[in-house]
Amino acid sequence: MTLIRETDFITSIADALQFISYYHPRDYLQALTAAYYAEQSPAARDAMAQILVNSRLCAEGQRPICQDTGLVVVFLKIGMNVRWDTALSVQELVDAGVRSAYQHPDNPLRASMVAPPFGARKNTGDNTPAIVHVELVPGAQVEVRLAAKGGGSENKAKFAILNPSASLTDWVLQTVPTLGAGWCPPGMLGIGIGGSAEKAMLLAKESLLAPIDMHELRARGAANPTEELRLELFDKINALGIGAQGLGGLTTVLDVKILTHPTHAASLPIALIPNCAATRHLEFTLDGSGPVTFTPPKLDDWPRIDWNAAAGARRVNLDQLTRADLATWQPGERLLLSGKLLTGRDAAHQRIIELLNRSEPLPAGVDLNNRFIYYVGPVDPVRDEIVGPAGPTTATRMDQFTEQMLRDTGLIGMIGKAERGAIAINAIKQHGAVYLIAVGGAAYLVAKAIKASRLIAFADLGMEAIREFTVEDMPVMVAVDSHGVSIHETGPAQWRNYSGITVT
Ligand SMILES: O=C(O)C[C@H](O)C(=O)O
Repeated sequence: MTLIRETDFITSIADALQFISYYHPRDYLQALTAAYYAEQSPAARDAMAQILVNSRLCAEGQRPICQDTGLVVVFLKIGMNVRWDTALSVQELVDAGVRSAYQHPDNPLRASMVAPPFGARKNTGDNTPAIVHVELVPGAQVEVRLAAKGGGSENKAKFAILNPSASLTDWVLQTVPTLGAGWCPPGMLGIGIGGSAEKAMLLAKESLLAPIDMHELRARGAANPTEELRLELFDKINALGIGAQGLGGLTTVLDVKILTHPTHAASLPIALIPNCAATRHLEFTLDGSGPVTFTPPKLDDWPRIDWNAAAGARRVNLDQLTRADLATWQPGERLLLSGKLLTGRDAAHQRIIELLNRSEPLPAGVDLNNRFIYYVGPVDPVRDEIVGPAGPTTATRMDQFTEQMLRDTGLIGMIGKAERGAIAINAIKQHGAVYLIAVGGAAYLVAKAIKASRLIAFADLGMEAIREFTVEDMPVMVAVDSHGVSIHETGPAQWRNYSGITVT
């Protein structure tokens, strides 16, 4: 009988979450580096370079890879010969570890959980509760597999129950383009096939906890139908041309993972969950001998990428912009922004729209006239930082507000990540505005360009409050120009089937 002490379990969970907040797994780094060197699309290559440079900065500085430090998901296998030295439930133990990790004084992580999930949606303040899955197994150990899953990629989860005769490949190839770029490719796709509705979803999520081994699988060849399907999907998904950040390119997925389970004769359930560039997961075992310690990787594991933000980029002074200037910007053009902008994402937009609808004034300082808004919820700063990691959030969620924001506030541009839908693109075109993207997954790199930060409004929203940032040479790209041309449409169309593999 093994005794698992409360503090050993909590400390191990907390340390693991800290560890994965700033160290990318080695397998991810290797796969992304190989994809970077193979990439032909300049826009996608630039995005991958930023993700790799960001990754090294985070490893060196021990600060989060992404401002979205994730929803904590834990899979536990608890040996039936384990006894616990605690009065807490397993959920409470995990949550204590999450609380301790997310409130770490040297590396505080962003609290993203809100409760209840609809209505007030108040931030719980410490990123609890975690999502915990427990399995009782023979043995006297506790196996822990945990992940910090980004909200943007979680939002793109899909599920269907197909006819038993349907083609799984067709469903995946029809579904992946509908995910857009909000899941921050390149990353992994987790696929669960079989079981029941909830089992397929769990399998998809669990499959993402395995290391990337597509290269090894290709080298040794498929040993079973599941591996054959992995290889087929990997090639065909990449042939779709979606590319890094949806900009068009050769690599959309670094691996495709599949787990299966027997299912009912009438059914073929399939679940698909993408994992973003901020791939964060770890597994460890508690055997009663104390907390687990995690060995830091060698910095040599990180490639030295020669990325020059200024090469070929247009410098823009945000404080002296006119709509005529915006009209000269080309889709795909790289810009370095300097000057002042305001921040605001989901909750702040909702409040602004409610005020506008009631014809009430916006809070003092929320003057968007001739300004850009940056869709961001940053991590809190530590030491001499102005702001913690501060990468973009998915702009598509703000599409519904765009027309009114442009019409009623004098806003001239937006910065976020991923594609805009037709409703937002039409509004951008109609108002001669623009939409720019920063790289999702390069949050610490982006934060280095923020030279001052001032809280302006809605402090109760925490990371979702409105701030004024003063930026210097913030790297962005024109994603929708003032004529409504979107790089997320032209890019993937250009790179589709480029590899020689044809997807119809
Ligand atoms: O919450 C965020 O900061 C980003 C979110 O994960 C997203 O990808 O939209």
